[in-house]
Formats: sequence, structure tokens, C-alpha cells
Amino acid sequence: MKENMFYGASHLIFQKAEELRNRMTPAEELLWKHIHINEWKLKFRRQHPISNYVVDFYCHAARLVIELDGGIHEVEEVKINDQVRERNLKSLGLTVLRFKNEEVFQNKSTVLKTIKDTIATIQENKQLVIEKEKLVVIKIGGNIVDSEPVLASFLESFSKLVGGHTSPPSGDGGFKAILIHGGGKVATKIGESLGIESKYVDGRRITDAATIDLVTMVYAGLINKKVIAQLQSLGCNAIGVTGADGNLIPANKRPVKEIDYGFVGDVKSDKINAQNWSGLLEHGFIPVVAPITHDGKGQLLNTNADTIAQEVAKAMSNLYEVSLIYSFEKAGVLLDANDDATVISNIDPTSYEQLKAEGKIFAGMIPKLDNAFAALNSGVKKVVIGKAEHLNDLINGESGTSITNS
Ligand SMILES: Nc1ncnc2c1ncn2[C@@H]1O[C@H](COP(=O)(O)OP(=O)(O)O)[C@@H](O)[C@H]1O
Ligand SMILES: CC(=O)N[C@@H](CCC(=O)OP(=O)(O)O)C(=O)O
Repeated sequence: MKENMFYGASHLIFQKAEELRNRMTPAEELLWKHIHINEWKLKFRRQHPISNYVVDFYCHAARLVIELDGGIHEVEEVKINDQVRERNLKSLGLTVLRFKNEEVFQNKSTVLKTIKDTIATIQENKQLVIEKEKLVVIKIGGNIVDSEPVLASFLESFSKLVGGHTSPPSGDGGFKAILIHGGGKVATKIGESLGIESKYVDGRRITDAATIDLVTMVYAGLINKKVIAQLQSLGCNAIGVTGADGNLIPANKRPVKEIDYGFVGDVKSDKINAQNWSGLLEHGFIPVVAPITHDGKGQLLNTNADTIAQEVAKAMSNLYEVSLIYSFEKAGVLLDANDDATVISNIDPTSYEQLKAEGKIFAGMIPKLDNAFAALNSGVKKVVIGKAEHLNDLINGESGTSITNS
């Protein structure tokens, strides 16, 4: 799809597009504000290279070009050039809408209605090729959260990725992302100092009344707010949430069978409302999620952060093309869990079963991989496990372990 959407534009056209993007006209700025985030959930690009041209706005899913004309376009010679340009763009199968700058200033609602009607017609004719926007769901593990310098360095890389103020200028402001943090180690340490003992069964903390208060304070309070403050200082409009905020992650208290886990929550997968999350993202917020959920009856619940990442990634894959990154202190899933030089580059269900049987994959890595496969099986496009310090490479598929179905 990517190579297609430029219709063979040359390197020079790309350069020109980059220059034009840096000096948009006031009319372009105004229209961009309205179509950048839009009710049709379509991705528009501005100053987009197509063949020999740079078009003002382009939506590849609808194959729709929108051009704005200033006064110069009234000159006869320019008019002829515009006609040739329009004919050439249409010959590529594109719909072209043209507006005058004054129309955008004086008649904005009519301009937007024309765009809306055109999209509706394209939709009716089933010409719309859905191109989902990319979303990265990133989980940071307990050992990263436990180390201030490692966390700070991770957050700096993260901020660059999502368009914080230290990012290189990139035209469209970075990836959309959701960050989920753990913090089990910090909770255990603070618990010890308060005389609250930590007990785990199958990687899940037994969460009695004192423990749910402890983990709420540590995850939703201390850790979450420290992360938010750091991201804000890096120019990222991060907003801290638990699953109770905005009813983002409804859960059920885990039923008591052989083990009573106490206030541990199992996520109600079908009740995660992707539109609510999308609302935060579309308004430019970067959600930072603490692993606390709720039962809708006033009870907070403790839910494993790997599971939350999987559930949120799954729910969001209806609306976005989602990559799920499990980042932690090791370089990936390792053949020897203590040797970063032994990264397994790819794991599929068969090799997973084998490595587990051989005892090479154990403890917390088992539920992490179970979550990874569950995500892949429910629409998540890509899952990678690897070192938090290699965030960029993990996203580009150049580091860590890729989880695949075959
Ligand atoms: N093959 C393996 N490769 C890497 N880590 C492994 C492997 N098998 C078991 N582990 C263990 O799994 C742990 C990661 O699980 P966990 O502690 O739950 O993750 P997180 O830090 O993200 O919460 C590692 O710290 C490591 O001790
Ligand atoms: C129910 C349950 O086990 N909840 C986890 C939530 C935190 C977590 O998952 O943190 P890590 O990513 O650091 O492991 C716990 O309290 O440890």
C-alpha cells in the first residue's frame, strides 16, 4: 500500500513536499485542522507526493485529493496547468476536489460538507479501501519501572517516537501509542516496608484488602504520576489512567476455585470500548495505563499488566493496525534466559511448546507468550518482545523476538 500511494513520485518531489509542509498557507492550515482529525476516521496526509505533483491533501483509503487554489490560479496559464494536473491525477483513478482559499475562510462549512458528501459517494460506490492508522501498544516491565535511569532513558526514546519536543521534525507528529506499565517489583518493596507480604500463584499476585490498597497507591499513584510528569517534561501530552477511569477496562473479580486470588480482575474483553480509547488518541493524548481495573460496582481490581496490554491491543485492532511491544530488561526471548546474546528471533506455536517442554521458557515468560499469541489470534498485526532500551529497533522489527503464527 505504502509504495502505491505515491504513484512513482521521485526523490525530488518528496523533497519539494517536505519544503511545502514547512510553509503551509493559512487556508491550508485551517482546512488541515478540520480534516487531520475527522469524523470519518480517515487518514489524510498533507503536501503528499503523487507522481509528478505534490497535492495539498490526500486520503489514500478514499483515493481523494483535495487542492486549495490561491489567487495565482486565476492566471490563464496557471489555469491550463491546473487542468492538465487534474486530468493526470484523475487518470490515476483519483477523485479531485478543488476549493479556492476564500471559500475555506468564508464558507468553511460548505467546503466541509462537499468533502463529506464526496466521501459518502465514494463509500456508497464501495471505492473506499480501508487503510487503518497505525497504533503501537507498548508494555514496560517491572524491572524497567524499578530503575530510575533505565525508565528515564526509555521514556526519552518513547517521547521521540510519539512526537515529543525532542523528536526529529517528521511532518505528521509521530506514532499514536498507548503505554502500559507494570510495577510489581516496586509494589513488593513498598509492601515489605509496610509489613504487607507479597504472594504470587502462577504469576498473579494474591491481592487481599491491604494489597489492593497498596497496589492502587503504587501503580495508579506513584508510578503512573511519575511517568506522566516525565513524559510531560519531554513534550508529550500523556494522560494517566486506570481501567476504572472512563470505564476503560471493565473486569470481573476472579472467581474463587482452588485458589482465592482476592481482588484480582479478569478483563471483560468484549466490554472494552475502543471508541473511548480512540477519543483520547484522536484528541492528541497519550494514554499511560496503570494495571488496575474495576468491576463496575465500586471495587478496584489488580490485573496483570501483560494481560492488560494484550486486551487493549486486541480491542484497538478493530480501529487501528496495532503492533504490541512487550519491552523488559532482556534482549528478547532467550535460549539461555541469562544470556542476552542468545535471542531467539522468531517463535511460533510449535517452537514455543518445544522450548517450554525443554524448560528454556519458564516463569513470567510463559504468561507473556500466552498473551502474545492471544493477541495475534485476535487481530493484532505484530507482537515483539525485547529490550526496553531498543524501543526503536523493536518497532522496526530489527531487534527482539517476533511472535508469529507459523
Ligand atoms: N527464555 C527466556 N527468555 C527471557 N526471559 C525469560 C525466559 N524464560 C523465563 N524468563 C523470565 O521471564 C521474566 C520476564 O517475565 P516478567 O517478570 O513477568 O516480565 P515483566 O518484567 O515484563 O513483568 C524474565 O525476567 C526472565 O527471568
Ligand atoms: C494480578 C497481578 O499479578 N497484578 C500485577 C500487576 C503489576 C504487573 O503486572 O507488573 P509487572 O509487569 O511489573 O509484572 C502485580 O500486582 O504484580
